[in-house]
Amino acid sequence: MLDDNVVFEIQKWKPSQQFSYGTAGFRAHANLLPPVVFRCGILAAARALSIPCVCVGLMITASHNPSEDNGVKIIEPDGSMLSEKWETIASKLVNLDNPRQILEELCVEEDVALKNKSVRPTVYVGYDSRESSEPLSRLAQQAVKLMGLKYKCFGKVTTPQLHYFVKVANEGVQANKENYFQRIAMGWDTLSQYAFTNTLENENIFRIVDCANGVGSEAMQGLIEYTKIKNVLCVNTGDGELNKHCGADFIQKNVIFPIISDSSKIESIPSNALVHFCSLDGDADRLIYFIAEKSESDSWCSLTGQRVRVLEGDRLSVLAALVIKKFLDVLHGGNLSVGVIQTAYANGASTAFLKDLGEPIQVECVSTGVKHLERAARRYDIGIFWEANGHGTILFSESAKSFLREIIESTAKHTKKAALCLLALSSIANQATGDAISNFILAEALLKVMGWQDLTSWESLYQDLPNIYKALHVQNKEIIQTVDQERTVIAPESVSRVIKDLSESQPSYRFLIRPSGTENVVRIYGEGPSLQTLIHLMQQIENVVLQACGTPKA
Ligand SMILES: CC(=O)N[C@H]1[C@@H](OP(=O)(O)O)O[C@H](CO)[C@@H](O)[C@@H]1O
Repeated sequence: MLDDNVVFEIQKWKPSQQFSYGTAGFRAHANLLPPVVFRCGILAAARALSIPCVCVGLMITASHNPSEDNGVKIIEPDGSMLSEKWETIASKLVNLDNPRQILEELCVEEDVALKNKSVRPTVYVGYDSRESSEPLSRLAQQAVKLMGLKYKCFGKVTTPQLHYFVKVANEGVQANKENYFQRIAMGWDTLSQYAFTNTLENENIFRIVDCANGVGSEAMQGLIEYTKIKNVLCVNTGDGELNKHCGADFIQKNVIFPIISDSSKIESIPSNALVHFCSLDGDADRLIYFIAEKSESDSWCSLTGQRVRVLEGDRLSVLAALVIKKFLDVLHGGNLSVGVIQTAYANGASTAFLKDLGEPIQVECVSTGVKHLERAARRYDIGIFWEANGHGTILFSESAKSFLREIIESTAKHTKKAALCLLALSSIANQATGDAISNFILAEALLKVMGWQDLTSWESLYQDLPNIYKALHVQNKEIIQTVDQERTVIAPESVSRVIKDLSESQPSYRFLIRPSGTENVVRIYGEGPSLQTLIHLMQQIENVVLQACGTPKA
């Protein structure tokens, strides 16, 4: 039976508008969120009670959104994102005037014993660096308590750290930052012992990490301390505004050099240094590398706003696939299946490159949204997934890890080394979700395994096809309907006809038109051999989309 007091309390927290739980959880201006977060606290507790588990997670963040926004996401006991079934429940629970009915249904259907369950799971809570985050997290904690459960607050953490904590706690391992960093450092040490082509740290490489003025800057300090990686300079560590003209999403979408609020930290880098530039996003789940060139007399900050060459998430997939194939070739494959999962935003040149790698690499395209990539990746022994925006990881199945351990225990020296190195990759790569902090070490390690000191070796593996991406603000994005992993528009007729005609008359170009799942925009993307032609074709697409969906009222 539901406690009347619980229902009464929940009813008091009613959002002023409708919300929908998507890949990014609930996200909006922070002022709108207190009721949403309170009800999410109830939801997290209900989820924890509905399955045998040690804990579930609740993270307060709006990732790469502006600092005045915020959001809330629930993490499943295995460290993955909330299941689709519970996404629907989340939307209902948050929006209903009277949530009694849905809570009663949960009690029955999901066997939520609410206050009567004997084993009490815990809700792990974390939050990012936004001003509104800590107060919002307190509301969530209050709601968890109301449901009769305990919470454990980790304070400021990155989203992937909280995913990791939830996963390992449910596996019986102590969840804390020390353990998180130790695992990464262990993998880095193994690779440096067995796989780095140049074991001496090249003093001439400088790694500059733009932390987007977010929670990732603290995590980067931990990473540097535990791995002892040299020459890492963190900028945008909190002096400037969160995600404003900096960070992974800004770089990937605008392809320009960020504002660096504390550029004095990097001005003394020797002019002949090889620089690896990369950006985290606000909650450190995305990582984007980029190449910026300057003359000797220029200062780094003079590059702000200048075009850079971005190495999108696809490049991380390619680098990972190359190295994994190299190690697996030593083991003669071992019948392990290796999948690389992309979305339709992956540059066609990366897809072609990956397909050319051949056995055992298989390439798959799924719908946008990291949950789709993650689920597909889990179907392989080794699943490599990255979105173009820099969110991704490498997942190793339990059977792949057991296979590697057997080799380590029983075989000759060179195969043993290859197996140790693959296991090291599984120790670095976050096995719960895409993680910019561990991916930074992963990328640096993979580059060292390939023997590449300069990012241009990585860049020159293939040339990206010219492409154009735009987010169109419209009145009604929902009238755009797609099939085939969003690659074909089926409605409205006018848009689908224009795309069909263009694709027929220009077969070497492809277009992706879809309503965003997280913002009120229609995203249009096109790629093909000539930028000039593409500009012209994309203009036609933009016109027909705006006509069909309506331009927003001023
Ligand atoms: C083009 C793009 O970057 N889309 C992003 C964005 O989704 P949209 O549905 O496109 O708004 O946010 C998702 C959640 O963070 C992320 O998974 C996805 O890749």
